[in-house]
Amino acid sequence: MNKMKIAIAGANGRMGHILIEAVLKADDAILTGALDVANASGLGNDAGLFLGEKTGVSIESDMDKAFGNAEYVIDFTRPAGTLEHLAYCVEKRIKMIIGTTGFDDNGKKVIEEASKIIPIVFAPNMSVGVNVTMKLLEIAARNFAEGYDIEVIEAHHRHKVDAPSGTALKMGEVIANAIGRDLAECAVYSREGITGERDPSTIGFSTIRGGDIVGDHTVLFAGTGERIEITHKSASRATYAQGSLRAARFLADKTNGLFDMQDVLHLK
Ligand SMILES: NC(=O)C1=CN([C@@H]2O[C@H](COP(=O)(O)OP(=O)(O)OC[C@H]3O[C@@H](n4cnc5c(N)ncnc54)[C@H](OP(=O)(O)O)[C@@H]3O)[C@@H](O)[C@H]2O)C=CC1
Ligand SMILES: O=C(O)C1=N[C@H](C(=O)O)C[C@H](O)C1
Repeated sequence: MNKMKIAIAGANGRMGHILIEAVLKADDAILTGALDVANASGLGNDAGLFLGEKTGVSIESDMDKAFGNAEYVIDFTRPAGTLEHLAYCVEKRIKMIIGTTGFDDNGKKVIEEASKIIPIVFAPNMSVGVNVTMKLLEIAARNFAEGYDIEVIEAHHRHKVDAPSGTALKMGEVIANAIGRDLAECAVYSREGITGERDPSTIGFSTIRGGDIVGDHTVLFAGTGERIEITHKSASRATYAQGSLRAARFLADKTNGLFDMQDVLHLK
């Protein structure tokens, strides 16, 4: 069997560690490289050191060294870093799985352009549970479009740097599309002071940051006399890593194109 040759960007990160562990455990994948930023601690160390394992792959800050032997780069870093890695992958025709969140519209456009040349899975949440939840939200939103106020509430660990989460924004987008609203026009990201009564056409977002919460998302449909809550809670980052490996397998026979986890999981 030809094993997938995978390099991990953001090797020292929370997702970097869990991805390295998942690649090392997978029967159909081999770790060929690990990248982190130039001033990162642990550069030159074995990528499996945190597991007490010797992999023979060291953590590098040079993309030629880290990505040179890879067919796939899995990237969970920061938008600026991902876009640098993307340019390299386009040049070398390496397939990408992008889990990084917090891109602006321009960053998303760059990814879309790149996908004309290389195949990319780009998704704010790689877990099966969240992606099935998106389908439940579509059904719920169609039935609660009138008479129900829609609020997206998310909670994450104290280290998260972007808000609302990429998943919460995606949930808002899925709901808005299902009921014919434009999220850019109807999203309310903060409330303070004398806000006036709630505009029923809006979709509200609330963000909680604290402790080691892996990732909780709730969509509340608040009606008169009843309310419906659809909640997903992550207890482990392993689900994101397993989803990323499924995404890599999905890309095996693709030469270009932009895909998300709904494509990978055949939920479209
Ligand atoms: N799609 C999904 O399923 C999921 C997405 N995410 C997203 O993945 C991203 C990473 O999350 P997490 O692992 O928790 O974050 P961490 O901060 O733990 O890890 C990020 C890693 O990327 C490195 N990094 C930071 N800036 C750059 C840069 N400019 N260029 C290259 N590398 C950089 C960091 O290096 P250093 O520490 O040295 O700065 C670190 O190794 C976030 O955007 C998060 O929202 C997270 C979980 C699931
Ligand atoms: O930063 C995180 O941790 C997570 N980020 C993703 C997001 O922004 O939606 C996915 C998950 O919720 C964990």
